[in-house]
Amino acid sequence: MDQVIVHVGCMSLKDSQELARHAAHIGASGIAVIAPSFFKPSTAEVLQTFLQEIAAVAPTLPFYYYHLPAVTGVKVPAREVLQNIEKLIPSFRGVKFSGSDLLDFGQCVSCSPPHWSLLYGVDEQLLAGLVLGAHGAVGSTYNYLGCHINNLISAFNRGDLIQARSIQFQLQELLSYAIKLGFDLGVNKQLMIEVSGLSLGPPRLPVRPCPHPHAKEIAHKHQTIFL
Ligand SMILES: CC(=O)N[C@@H]([C@@H](O)[C@H](O)[C@H](O)CO)[C@@H](O)CC(=O)C(=O)O
Repeated sequence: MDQVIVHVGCMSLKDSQELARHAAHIGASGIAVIAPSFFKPSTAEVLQTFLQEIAAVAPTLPFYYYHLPAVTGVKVPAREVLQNIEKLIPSFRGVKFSGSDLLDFGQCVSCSPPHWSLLYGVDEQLLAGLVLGAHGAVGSTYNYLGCHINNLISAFNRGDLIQARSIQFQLQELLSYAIKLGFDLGVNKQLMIEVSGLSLGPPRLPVRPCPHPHAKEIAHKHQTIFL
């Protein structure tokens, strides 16, 4: 792996700082930080300050804000977090945007300087993210669909929207089938195991392990769609 970005976001600022220092110490390529979800930041300003205090202990590492509103419950639009952020965090280099609000995403792209990376994280709508200017993608299904998604991105880059759309529709078909069976982290991990053939063990609590028949059904669906 050429580049490893270590996620260091925690509920506690001090824990995040400790992990950020450790990431710098072990030579990580960058750090990413999610908003804390127990005591939630209520404004963009306080979230910026939280991120700033973490970035400050590892100032040489490129810093990415990880925007995942459906999981954190933090409602602050990402575009507000980006306002003047480089004055507070000189190492700021981009966002992993895992929200489905394309207005917010578009505004993040349009306010970004060229040296930032806007990475889109809703796998089932990646093509929409690319159209709006995403520079790349980070998503859970890419653990086992990476080569197809690379093909989608290549097709998009050469202007072949028909091919890009066809791959996006394949991913949507797999995910909507999985969602009907109860797609969650446990199912996703099991799918990764089935597709890769690697023994990755069960998920950690409180994530439930996937019911075995569901994993088999989804893996079969994956084969019929992609192989
Ligand atoms: C809410 C959520 O889990 N989003 C995923 C997506 O990859 C998501 O699993 C995928 O789009 C299917 O809905 C990622 O953006 C985030 C993620 O995988 C993670 O941080 O673990």
